[in-house]
Amino acid sequence: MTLNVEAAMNVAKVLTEALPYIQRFIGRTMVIKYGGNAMVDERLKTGFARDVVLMKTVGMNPVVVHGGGPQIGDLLKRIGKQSEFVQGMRVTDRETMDVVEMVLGGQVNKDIVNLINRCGGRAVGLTGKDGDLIRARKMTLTRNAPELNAPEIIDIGHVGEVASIDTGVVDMLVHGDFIPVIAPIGVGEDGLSYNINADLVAGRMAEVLGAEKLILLTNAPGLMDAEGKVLTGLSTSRVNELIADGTIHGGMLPKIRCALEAVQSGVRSAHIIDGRVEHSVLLEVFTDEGIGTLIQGR
Ligand SMILES: Nc1ncnc2c1ncn2[C@@H]1O[C@H](COP(=O)(O)OP(=O)(O)O)[C@@H](O)[C@H]1O
Ligand SMILES: CC(=O)N[C@@H](CCC(=O)OP(=O)(O)O)C(=O)O
Repeated sequence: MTLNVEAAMNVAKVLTEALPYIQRFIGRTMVIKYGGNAMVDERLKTGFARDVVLMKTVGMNPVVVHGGGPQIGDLLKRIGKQSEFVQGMRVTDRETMDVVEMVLGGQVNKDIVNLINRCGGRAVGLTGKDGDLIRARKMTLTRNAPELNAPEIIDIGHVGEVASIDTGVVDMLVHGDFIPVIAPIGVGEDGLSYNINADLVAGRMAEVLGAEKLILLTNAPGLMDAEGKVLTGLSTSRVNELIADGTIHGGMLPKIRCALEAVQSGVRSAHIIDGRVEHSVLLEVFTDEGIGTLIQGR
């Protein structure tokens, strides 16, 4: 009996703690990037979907941008194709682009849409081609080549960066009470498909939608220092130091860069949180402590 009262008091505490956040964030847009590494198992995925539906139910406007890097890697492996990454970007030839489009636009996108709908939400899946949502331009990378006396340009194929976003279709869905679920595929001026890192799409989406928060779910507790301590409240100069000394590398690079860019362009805050923790989105949005790494605009 005592235990039940205690449990009930805990529930009441959590609910009252959530109240000011519900009030503050009503009508605000929350862009949530769901990384492929955070889509670990069915329980976690359902927890994520429930969090998104809860946000919508209490009046926020969640917009999901998803990745699916490991899932693309799995299918490439099955067809006997090796994945290669340069500066965190997947080298994407024509055949790889076909796989990216099948996995992101097909399998992963529809899986998330279905999960959200099974939890009582109304989700609609899009790629950047729908409603001309994401216009891409080819990304060119460079690397230092002292022997050439100039930076060497590296061609990584059908990899894009965001040229522009037309939010028309997203606005229409949000106002119709749907939850948009966006796969990071853009279309170039040449009419071709481009594979875009999902963090880059999420960051720009948050900017153009004037989002309150950009929440990036990944498979680490946040941005960590060399000792594994989660860092938070970082300045741009501290982030640049951590990039220069190699503490931030690989997949964390685009994440942190787009988080910084987003807050410098008006998004109130960006959060890098652990998608392997059940209900991590709710813990971030509805509790005083929040979780993970917080990056705020000045
Ligand atoms: N300083 C850092 N702190 C945390 N993770 C880091 C850091 N530097 C590099 N990483 C790597 O970045 C990974 C997250 O990026 P990525 O694998 O692209 O995930 P996602 O699929 O969620 O986008 C982490 O699993 C970790 O291996
Ligand atoms: C150019 C590039 O690298 N695109 C990514 C797109 C998917 C993605 O970003 O997925 P995660 O968020 O799960 O890493 C890729 O092909 O893996």
